[in-house]
Amino acid sequence: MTAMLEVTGLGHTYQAKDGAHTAIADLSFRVGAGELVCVVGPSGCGKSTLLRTISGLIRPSKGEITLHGDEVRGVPDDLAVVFQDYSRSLFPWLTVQGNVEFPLRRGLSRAQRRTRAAEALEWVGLSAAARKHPWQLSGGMQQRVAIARALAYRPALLLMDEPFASVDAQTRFELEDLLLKVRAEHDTTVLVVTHDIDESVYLGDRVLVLSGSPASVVADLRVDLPARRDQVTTRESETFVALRAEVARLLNVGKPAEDVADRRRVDEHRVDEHRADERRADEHRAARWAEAERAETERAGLVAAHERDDLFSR
Ligand SMILES: Nc1ncnc2c1ncn2[C@@H]1O[C@H](COP(=O)(O)OP(=O)(O)OP(=O)(O)O)[C@@H](O)[C@H]1O
Repeated sequence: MTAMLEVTGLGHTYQAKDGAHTAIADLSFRVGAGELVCVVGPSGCGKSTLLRTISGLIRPSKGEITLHGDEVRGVPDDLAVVFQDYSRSLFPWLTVQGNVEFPLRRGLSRAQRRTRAAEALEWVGLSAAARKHPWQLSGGMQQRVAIARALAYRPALLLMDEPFASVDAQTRFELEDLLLKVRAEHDTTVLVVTHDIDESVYLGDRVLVLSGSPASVVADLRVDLPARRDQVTTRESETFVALRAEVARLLNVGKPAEDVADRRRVDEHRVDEHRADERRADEHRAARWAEAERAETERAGLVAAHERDDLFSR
């Protein structure tokens, strides 16, 4: 299978006020085109840092990341990210349709944007909600909108950071099945970070188990379950039960809780880091928006100029 994503010898050290902190030691793995790979690891081990480096939001201290052969330097155009916090990633002043169309403003005509958004909303079962605003929808529906928005963009790689962590258990199951359906129908390459061991086995073709901080790959497990999965029978199957036990064993689940002061330090960094990420993602979005606006104004100006010339030459 051709590698869509290749991470080689990746390491990242943050320079903080209280000294340097190595979040990722040495990570290497590949994700083939059309694969769905889940990443699990202890809290604070560097999963978000990994996603940030892949999405080009931060430059790793060492190693290399390539997306279909090209080194990632800055946010790649053919990559979409779905974050956990749907309520903050959708624009409340835009309709569902407007939110899904938003990242398509660059390079696509209005009609193409409409078609793509309508298609993506149909994939996630939200055609009827196209004219509503995000705040008129349930949490699960809002996360479907976030997924539709990512899919409408037709990314080569879809990154998902704890995408179903903020919804109730039943909605989580529905969204997991939705992801499997969409992925099977559209052959999308997906990398999902999750804290949920069962979810990693249920969704993945492979589960990448990371060590505690600084992260390295402890195991790269192939999930030998049929492609068609079912929330009841799959989870009861021997293979599923054995795999989830293996992942739990590798994660050393049940070990004594880490030192409280250490935990607090991790949490403080995380709050700062998430704020910075959101700001950067916003800036990136705003820059694209401004560029699209500029292009559209220019285009409108050109059309007007042509029309004027036409008029004068008649
Ligand atoms: N800006 C920063 N400066 C210093 N250290 C940081 C910074 N951001 C993150 N860290 C540290 O790097 C390590 C990895 O953080 P990261 O958020 O990537 O972990 P994570 O696995 O995603 O955590 P969780 O599973 O709890 O979401 C943690 O020890 C964290 O405290």
